Amino acid sequence: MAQVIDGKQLASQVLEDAAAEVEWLKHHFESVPGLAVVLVGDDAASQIYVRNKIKRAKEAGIASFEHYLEADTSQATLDALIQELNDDPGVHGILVQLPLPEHIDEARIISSILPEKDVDGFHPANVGALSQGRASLVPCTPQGCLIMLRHVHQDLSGKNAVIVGRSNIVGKPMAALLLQENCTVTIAHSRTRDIRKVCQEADILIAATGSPGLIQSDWIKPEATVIDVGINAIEVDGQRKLIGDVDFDGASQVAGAISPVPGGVGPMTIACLLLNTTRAAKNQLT
Ligand SMILES: Nc1nc(=O)c2c([nH]1)NC[C@@H]1CN(c3ccc(C(=O)N[C@@H](CCC(=O)O)C(=O)O)cc3)C=[N+]21
Repeated sequence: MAQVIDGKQLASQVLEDAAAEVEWLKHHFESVPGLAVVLVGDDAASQIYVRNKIKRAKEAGIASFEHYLEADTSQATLDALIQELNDDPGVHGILVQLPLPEHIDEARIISSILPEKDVDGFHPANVGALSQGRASLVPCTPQGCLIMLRHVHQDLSGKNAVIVGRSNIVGKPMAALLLQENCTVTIAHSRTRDIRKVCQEADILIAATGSPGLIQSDWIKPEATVIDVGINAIEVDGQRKLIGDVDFDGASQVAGAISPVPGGVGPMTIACLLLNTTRAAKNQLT
């Protein structure tokens, strides 16, 4: 049986680090890190995530500013809110929950956030910095995955890492981080030929497809480390249930280590968001 990587436990350690940073900022600079969270529309899952983020922020001593906007909010109104948050010295981090409604230009909103307040790491300036291996605000989910991998492996150098999924928020930044760790990185996706065979070569397999249970035990190299980024809500007997992109029961018979869903990458993502917020606040000290 594979080692199960406990995301909740690791996340609580990261949250402790964030809380210690907050204390340091308060004590030495009388600065309280502030995180603004913007949610447009009333998607139920998004509301759960946003509530979790705010709860954890409070626990870490971070001030949170919540902005809930109607689904039919105009681009101009959202633009104006971002400007206001950019100009607010008490706000060190801005998170605009994605996806945004169809009529909003997502790329324009992301680009309008000050890069130093972009705690998601999605601004082109931060994406460019990560791609060039310069220090920056790194997207929270890949950062959390890397902490999980480092928990299992002292050295990732030379390992074959296969990332399934090529999104801007997980797949691509994950590839950049693993390249920095000297992995041999492959990004597989929906058009990849014989994707199962590609995955079978992976010492490290990152599943970020949004396709529930796609990855089966026979895709996995014996003793590989599997990180499941998928968080898919399905209904079983009228009950909401979360499952990952990996068939956990099968995969854990083959893998050396595996992260579960829930209790894996999700809590790590939130913890890294708060760590990014304290980093952003530190960088904004005048
Ligand atoms: N700008 C932006 N940044 C994000 O980081 C972002 C986003 N938009 N949009 C949506 C996704 C999704 N996401 C999750 C974070 C934590 C859990 C999480 O904590 N999940 C718990 C379970 C929570 C539950 O019961 O639903 C777990 O996996 O154990 C899930 C999902 C962040 N996202």
